Amino acid sequence: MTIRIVIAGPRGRMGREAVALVQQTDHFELAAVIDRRYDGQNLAEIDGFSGVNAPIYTDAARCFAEVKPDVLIDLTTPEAGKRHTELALRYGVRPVVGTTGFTPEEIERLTKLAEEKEIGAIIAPNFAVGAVLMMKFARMAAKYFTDVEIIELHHDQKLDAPSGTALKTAQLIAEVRPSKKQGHPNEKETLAGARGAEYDGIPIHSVRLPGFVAHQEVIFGGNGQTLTIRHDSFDRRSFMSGVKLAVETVMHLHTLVYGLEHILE
Ligand SMILES: NC(=O)C1=CN([C@@H]2O[C@H](COP(=O)(O)OP(=O)(O)OC[C@H]3O[C@@H](n4cnc5c(N)ncnc54)[C@H](O)[C@@H]3O)[C@@H](O)[C@H]2O)C=CC1
Ligand SMILES: O=C(O)C1=N[C@H](C(=O)O)C[C@H](O)C1
Repeated sequence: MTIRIVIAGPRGRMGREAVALVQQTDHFELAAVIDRRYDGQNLAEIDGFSGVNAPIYTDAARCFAEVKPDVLIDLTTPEAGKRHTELALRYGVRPVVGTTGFTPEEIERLTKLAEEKEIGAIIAPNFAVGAVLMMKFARMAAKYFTDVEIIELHHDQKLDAPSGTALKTAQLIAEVRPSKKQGHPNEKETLAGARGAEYDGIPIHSVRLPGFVAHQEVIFGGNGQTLTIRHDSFDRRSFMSGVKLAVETVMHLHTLVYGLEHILE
């Protein structure tokens, strides 16, 4: 069966890779794209997309109503991603969302909407298999090491901090370790922010520099030892096998799944 897909954000760093993935996959069809510009034109007319036939919409609701795709792949911005995901669910289109910057409350609200509509949805802060394993290993290690800090390193064009991956890693660790305040009880920041942000007592440090793509270290500390779990994405193609799996899987779901770890065998 051919899966008819709409991509939101096709001209972005991730969107371009997703367009290539859909073009290369026999059972995927690019039904349309949602962009901020070029309404009514065809993607084939845009620089760098020669031969890629897909109508461009700037209005997501009109796109879903007219094109009636099976799946939306959203790779945009936190604000647009939330709007597109909600609209997709309302129009019966299954969202596969790579866009990050959703709060736990927003994910909960979208989960309820998906259940109400009895439609599948996947929100995955990281589609790279190695990153999913890093998160799983971190959750395993947290049973044995209760002191942990997360350092995530990304390119300097990233809009959200901390990264969706860092937040998800902290949530997975918080599921298995008792909440605790780390460091010295009397520690004091002499420069605000020196100890990073905190999720359930877990410090998260965000580095933004040109040269990076997407990287994360989870550092555990214990008596006389540390354990570092690190993942590096050097190329955005690292995310595409996860996007493909998510598109195929979302067709069989009736609820929202948050995190690729729930669908990886
Ligand atoms: N889940 C994962 O594995 C990954 C997720 N990401 C996330 O994906 C998102 C996109 O990342 P990048 O491609 O690096 O960003 P980017 O800035 O290169 O691309 C975003 C694209 O979205 C478009 N856009 C913005 N508002 C729009 C709207 N209202 N309608 C349609 N298009 C709109 C922009 O024009 C731009 O082309 C970010 O939230 C990022 O954190 C990035 C890499 C991996
Ligand atoms: O913006 C990015 O680039 C990435 N965003 C995701 C995140 O916030 O975790 C995934 C990956 O780290 C790349």
